[in-house]
Amino acid sequence: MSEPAIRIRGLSKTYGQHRAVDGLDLDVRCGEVFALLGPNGAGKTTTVEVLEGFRDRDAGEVSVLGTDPQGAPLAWRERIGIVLQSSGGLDLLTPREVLRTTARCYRQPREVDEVLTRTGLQEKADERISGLSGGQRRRLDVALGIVGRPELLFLDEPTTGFDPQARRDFWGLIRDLASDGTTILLTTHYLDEAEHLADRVGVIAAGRLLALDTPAALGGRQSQEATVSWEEDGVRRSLRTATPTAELLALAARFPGEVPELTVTRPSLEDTYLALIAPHVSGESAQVPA
Ligand SMILES: Nc1ncnc2c1ncn2[C@@H]1O[C@H](COP(=O)(O)OP(=O)(O)OP(=O)(O)O)[C@@H](O)[C@H]1O
Repeated sequence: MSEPAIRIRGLSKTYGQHRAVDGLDLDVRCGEVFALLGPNGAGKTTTVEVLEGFRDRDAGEVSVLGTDPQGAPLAWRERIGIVLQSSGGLDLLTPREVLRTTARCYRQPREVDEVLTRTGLQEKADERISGLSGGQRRRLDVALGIVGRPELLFLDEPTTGFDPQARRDFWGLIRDLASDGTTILLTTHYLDEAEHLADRVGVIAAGRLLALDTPAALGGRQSQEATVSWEEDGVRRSLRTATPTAELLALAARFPGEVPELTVTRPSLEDTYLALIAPHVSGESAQVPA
């Protein structure tokens, strides 16, 4: 198997007495879309900032595209793209101007017009950034992250503030980038986003990895009981079962035609995620022992 794009072993980071990341081990494979999930304060941004080389770690080994990000050379920085939680400034310039200027910093940038089109900013390309809506500014953040043609793209809560259509468009862009071979590490609080985009998800809380799997299999979702629901005599009925097909056959035999309001559901990614983090949401990150 090839070297992972990101390799983390025993990563720890403490702010004062506050342990934000607590012995994290994680690999992100080359070419995969990986979603890092976790409640507020779980340590996602701290982890991503260490990987981006913006934050020094206290302990552990980290390799990003084969290089330790702590003190990595400029040539390494050119191979990664970063979309932070929020960026600002540059209000008097236009998206085209900032993209052109940023593109000049890279050896093999994408065409600025291609990036404007892919991020849905063509119509705003020559307007001042101060006149863009919140969602359009976020698209510009994404555009700036991909203009350098990165091998590895970090996206920190990329679709916050997007309307539903813009989110769908963005998901299409991420899938395109992934099929071009870009490795993508994304943090998000939207479970549907992780389900749509991620090959694998990692759930962290209090700086520790709680679960790691495909969205479909996380927390044993595939093998959990299904809920079969229907309406009978004007009353909503439901039962949980490990054999939903047998229940459907029994219902089909009881009703002459369609079974009224029939649904079969399994725990959603959100149900599974909430169950995983439940023991961790009331407490904050671990305190460093005295
Ligand atoms: N610069 C800092 N100084 C002190 N404490 C910090 C600093 N940055 C983060 N923390 C603390 O470290 C913990 C982890 O923060 P982090 O931003 O990594 O979490 P997160 O998972 O990204 O949260 P969110 O989902 O809210 O963005 C939090 O308790 C936070 O308050």
